[in-house]
Amino acid sequence: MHQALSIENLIAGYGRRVLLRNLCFTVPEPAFVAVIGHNGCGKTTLLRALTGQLPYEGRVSVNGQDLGAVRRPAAAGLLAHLPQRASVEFSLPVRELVVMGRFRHHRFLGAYSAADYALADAALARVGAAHLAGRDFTLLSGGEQQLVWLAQLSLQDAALCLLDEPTQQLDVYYRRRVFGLLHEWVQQEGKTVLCITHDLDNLLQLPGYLLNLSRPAPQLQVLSPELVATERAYLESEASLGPHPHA
Ligand SMILES: Nc1ncnc2c1ncn2[C@@H]1O[C@H](COP(=O)(O)OP(=O)(O)OP(=O)(O)O)[C@@H](O)[C@H]1O
Repeated sequence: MHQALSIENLIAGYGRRVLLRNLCFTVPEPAFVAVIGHNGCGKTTLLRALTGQLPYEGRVSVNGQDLGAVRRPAAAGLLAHLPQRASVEFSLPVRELVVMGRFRHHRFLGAYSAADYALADAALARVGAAHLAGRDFTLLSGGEQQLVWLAQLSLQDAALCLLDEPTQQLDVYYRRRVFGLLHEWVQQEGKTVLCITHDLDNLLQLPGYLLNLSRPAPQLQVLSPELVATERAYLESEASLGPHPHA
């Protein structure tokens, strides 16, 4: 059995500004991993490297497959990515946007089938957004749009889901609901979820791991209420901010 995610000596940054130095961690089995840290510590940079948008040194493998050697990891079902800001330039019914999550199962130029649309509707219902199916996506609120993207991502069937602050614009009810949903993806669908978040309160009751990228040598730790309290205290302390190791 391959490890769900393995990161070996990952180095990435922008020119001489190195943000990730020899990052090493292994997620042995499908799991939820919360990535936390101060603004600007390199959380999004990590996702950019994993999605091939930023060159990196080191080795990343998903279910035993070397990510650097796969030309189109999304098309291969290895990873799916929800960036912090995603936009759609033209009017589009929500259902049409969600069904696009089925792109891997879709024939070139063929229409999506009734079964694809049924899956899209079910995905919308799971995020609590069934009522949005017929609405124009571009006219939704920021939080509503976030729920729709999550529904689309859930249809992508990827081994590794990378999410950049998916609950950022959500109200307290939907925040909790989305963390519950991510946990279900792990438990019921065997996905590994790497989720950047500042929402430490919602991590208290979740099983999984925590990676604090503000630590000088970040390591994967098993999530627990005690760990969240320790890492919160660390992030709140002036000492953790400076002198900034990356400046
Ligand atoms: N293209 C770029 N060129 C140079 N520096 C960049 C570039 N993109 C980002 N940075 C810098 O790299 C640092 C890390 O950015 P990153 O987006 O990874 O932070 P983050 O941890 O995700 O922060 P936040 O919590 O605010 O989203 C920031 O200081 C940012 O200004």
